[in-house]
Amino acid sequence: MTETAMTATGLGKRYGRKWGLRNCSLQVPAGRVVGLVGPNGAGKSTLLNLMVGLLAPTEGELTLLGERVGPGTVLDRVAYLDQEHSLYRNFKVREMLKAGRMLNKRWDEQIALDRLAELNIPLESRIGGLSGGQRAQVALAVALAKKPELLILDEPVASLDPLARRELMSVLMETKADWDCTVVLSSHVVSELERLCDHLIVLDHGQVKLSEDIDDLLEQHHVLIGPKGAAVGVTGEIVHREEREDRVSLLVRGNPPAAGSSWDVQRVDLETLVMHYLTASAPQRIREAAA
Ligand SMILES: Nc1ncnc2c1ncn2[C@@H]1O[C@H](COP(=O)(O)OP(=O)(O)OP(=O)(O)O)[C@@H](O)[C@H]1O
Repeated sequence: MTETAMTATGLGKRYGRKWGLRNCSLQVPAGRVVGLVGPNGAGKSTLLNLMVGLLAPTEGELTLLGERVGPGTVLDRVAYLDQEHSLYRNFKVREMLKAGRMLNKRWDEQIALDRLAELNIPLESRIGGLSGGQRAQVALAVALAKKPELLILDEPVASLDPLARRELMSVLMETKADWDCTVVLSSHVVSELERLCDHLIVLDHGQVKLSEDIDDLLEQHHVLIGPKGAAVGVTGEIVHREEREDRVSLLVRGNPPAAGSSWDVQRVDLETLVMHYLTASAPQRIREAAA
């Protein structure tokens, strides 16, 4: 397996006069489970479509698993599950497997058969007659039978009820536990990704705001709450600042201030961190003596 699953360099996609994604540069190590988040119109689907060759970049470069994206190249090693779960509703489950077998060189039908048996999904069922959750599971089984080194899922749980969401997420977690691949999945809901992902990409207005391992992000960020005007006492960046009466709350990237300072130091959860990055203008380097 290559060490880097994905490298984007100055990647951009323009639709007419509007950029859907711009100046996107990032690197994702292989083996990670990557959460791709951002508000509506942030550029998530654009990035995923560039990754699976459904769109061509207007500028920049994209390399997956060490190869430039293009027909007959790395795409044989990539499986993609879109929001509609890429299934033909008139097909039976058995026919979906046959289509997969005919279209994929690396196809391993037993992987799909085992998963479908575990989930009690009969091969003779028509796709259109299955529940949304079952359809998602069939699509995932088909994707896994391709033995992908990179599995890409565009909002896989968006159309599912809470139970089906939980089931699909747990199948994904099991899969990852015994599967040596990189997974990239997009979502609007950060809390849903926290348990599953170990790397996070945050997009906003077509720009990359963050692309880092989640453990590093959580370790390096702190919320400081203290009196307005107090010296911050850390080197790093103020990502977000909020004032309430005579108190100020800062999201800071850097080491926390020494014990005994006037700041109450709190850990930050992933959802709060992402929200602050999305609402913040560019982070300010801490230069000032006082907050
Ligand atoms: N085919 C298209 N033609 C014109 N503009 C487009 C097209 N596809 C996307 N865009 C624009 O590009 C930007 C990024 O869209 P994209 O669908 O990638 O965002 P997203 O993060 O996936 O959004 P959502 O969460 O709503 O699915 C948006 O401003 C969108 O309007």
